[in-house]
Amino acid sequence: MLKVPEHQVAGHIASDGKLGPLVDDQGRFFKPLQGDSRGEHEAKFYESFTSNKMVPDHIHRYFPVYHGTQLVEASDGSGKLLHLVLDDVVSGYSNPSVMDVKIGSRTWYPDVSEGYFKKCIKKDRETTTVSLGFRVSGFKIFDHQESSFWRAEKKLVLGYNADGARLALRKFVSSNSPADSNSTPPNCAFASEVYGGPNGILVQLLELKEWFETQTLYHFNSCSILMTYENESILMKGGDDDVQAARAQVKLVDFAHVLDGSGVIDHNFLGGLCSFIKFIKDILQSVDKRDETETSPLENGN
Ligand SMILES: O=P(O)(O)O[C@@H]1[C@@H](OP(=O)(O)O)[C@H](OP(=O)(O)O)[C@H](O)[C@H](OP(=O)(O)O)[C@H]1OP(=O)(O)O
Ligand SMILES: Nc1ncnc2c1ncn2[C@@H]1O[C@H](COP(=O)(O)OP(=O)(O)O)[C@@H](O)[C@H]1O
Repeated sequence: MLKVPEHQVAGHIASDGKLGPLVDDQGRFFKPLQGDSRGEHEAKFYESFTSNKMVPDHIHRYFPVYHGTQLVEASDGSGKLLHLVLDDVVSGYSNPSVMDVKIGSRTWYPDVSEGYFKKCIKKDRETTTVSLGFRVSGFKIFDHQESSFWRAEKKLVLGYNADGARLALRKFVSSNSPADSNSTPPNCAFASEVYGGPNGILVQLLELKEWFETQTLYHFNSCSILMTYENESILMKGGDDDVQAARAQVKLVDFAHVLDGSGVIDHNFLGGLCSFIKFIKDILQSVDKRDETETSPLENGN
């Protein structure tokens, strides 16, 4: 039985009879092929990428596993429709906190229609895409105090400036109630476990960056980084040694606009990724500094 994904944070959502992705209970994510060429384009990308031996294995694991396409009942009630069948990258988590960040300082690319170009450039200018080289597209946090999910409002998210994006990235890894962040600043309690550590988000982003510094196979226009972690397991185990408790995960999603790299570096994605990494590093540094100041001389052994 297919159902609407509980943890989707951006993109087309299958609600109110609209077309959107579905999930099964076996850990599969079904993304409908959109009516124009986008769907087919994304399927072609997955076919090419999955069998591309020039892409190293350690990079393949940043992409959802592709299981081909399948005809299933569409969420909008229009009947059977071809869907991409992918691994549901959040299915292994009980209460995942998830954020979608669209990378690049532009989402349009050469040879798109005038209409599409205008639509993209408007959104790119109104969001932090142009100014920062990335924009937060959506996120949800598991609020362990309330035992429920808190979801950022799409309109507010798309209105973030640089400070808004920074605040969202801090909030994403905080243990104080997300709904209160206007009065209480995010405490970044999970930053070291989620963003930092040997298996954290930063290490994964740096590994991706290393590949993007040389890869000329694909240009990842309008593609997103999907970050996931589990805050409950950090809280249950506690302590700084539990670097793996967070199960921090980086995946790339949305390949409807990927182009052949034609031997040229994907500087749009690479530049955006570097900018995003700087934001994550800054948060980690600010947390380290705070921890140093908060450690009393007695605890320091002085
Ligand atoms: O439908 P909208 O206006 O929400 O725009 C979608 C975007 O949502 P946004 O408002 O930027 O969060 C959406 O962005 P996210 O996936 O939410 O980051 C996509 O860009 C989508 O286009 P495509 O399916 O990738 O070709 C966009 O869909 P299209 O409008 O291009 O169909
Ligand atoms: N393989 C996947 N597993 C789990 N969730 C996914 C997967 N792919 C996408 N999603 C969720 O769906 C959202 C939209 O995906 P995306 O591919 O960008 O769709 P669209 O083309 O509608 O923008 C993402 O932000 C994420 O929450």
